Amino acid sequence: MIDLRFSEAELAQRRDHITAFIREQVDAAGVEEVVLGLSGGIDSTITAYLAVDALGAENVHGLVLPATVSSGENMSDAERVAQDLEMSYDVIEIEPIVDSLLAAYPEAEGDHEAVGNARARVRAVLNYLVANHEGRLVLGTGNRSEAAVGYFTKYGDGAVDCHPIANLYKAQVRQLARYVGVPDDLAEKTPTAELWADQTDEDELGISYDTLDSILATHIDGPLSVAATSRELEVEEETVEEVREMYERSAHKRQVPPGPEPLN
Ligand SMILES: Nc1ncnc2c1ncn2[C@@H]1O[C@H](COP(=O)(O)OP(=O)(O)OC[C@H]2O[C@@H]([n+]3cccc(C(=O)O)c3)[C@H](O)[C@@H]2O)[C@@H](O)[C@H]1O
Ligand SMILES: Nc1ncnc2c1ncn2[C@@H]1O[C@H](COP(=O)(O)OP(=O)(O)OP(=O)(O)O)[C@@H](O)[C@H]1O
Ligand SMILES: [Mg+2]
Repeated sequence: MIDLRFSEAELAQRRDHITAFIREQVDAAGVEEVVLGLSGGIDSTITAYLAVDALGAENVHGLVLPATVSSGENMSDAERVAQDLEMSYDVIEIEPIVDSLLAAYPEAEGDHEAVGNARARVRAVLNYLVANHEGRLVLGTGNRSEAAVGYFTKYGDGAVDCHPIANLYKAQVRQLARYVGVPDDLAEKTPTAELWADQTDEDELGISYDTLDSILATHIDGPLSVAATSRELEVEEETVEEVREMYERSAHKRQVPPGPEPLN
């Protein structure tokens, strides 16, 4: 695998680049404050740390949005992040909202993927309810590894105003997180979307983040062919092809929805 870690100087540069980006986004929108979902996972945790660095704790609001499938540990970690950063937050249980969707459309009951994605979309609705009401931007938490393979819910956790950590591979998220002061136990947590019980990213994706990050950096975002990537990383060509397929299949999630060409 390739070593994607930053040097000390690069860590400081990355932090400054992202905090400047957050300030620019807020300024350009003519607002002062942001809101983001806090899951207790590393992506939302680092984004909260960087947002507080950029804007001050008084301008960052967290939403902790437990579902029945959320672990108590993750939800208490999410609250710990907000408390450690001295930012305001609300805890809102989302399952009654999800239940009302299923009461309206019971056909989806038991379809854990459809219902899981609905959980992510209910969270997006709540983020925007707060953003509209309080004049805030919604901060996204998507990183490069997830975005490249479409590992997010379209118009769920993907429905945000900007993604400050969009350029970081997962390993780099962990490294920068420690650098900006995220406690080790949070930086080292097993990534999970928690859209259904016992879900983990690596199980569902069928690949470890270390391998995924290396293939993305070498082949999808880098210059090497499938065969050269396979040799360079000592992974099967089939694995590189699978990542390429996930990347291509999810292109629609990274684009503005298209319409027909205009006719004169
Ligand atoms: N070619 C195409 N062109 C245009 N649109 C296309 C399309 N193919 C599907 N679609 C549309 O996209 C929909 C499928 O996309 P989507 O609804 O996102 O659903 P889908 O990609 O099937 O599922 C979301 C995936 O992201 C994972 N996830 C979600 C949320 C958070 C996290 C996390 O890491 O925390 C991970 C989740 O576990 C699952 O694996 C289809 O129902 C269809 O409406
Ligand atoms: N229970 C939750 N409460 C509030 N927001 C949530 C919750 N679950 C998910 N989210 C939002 O959806 C985003 C996407 O989830 P994702 O799992 O990719 O990130 P994460 O939990 O921060 O980190 P990791 O990928 O390591 O688990 C989160 O960063 C967070 O903003
Ligand atoms: Mg998570």
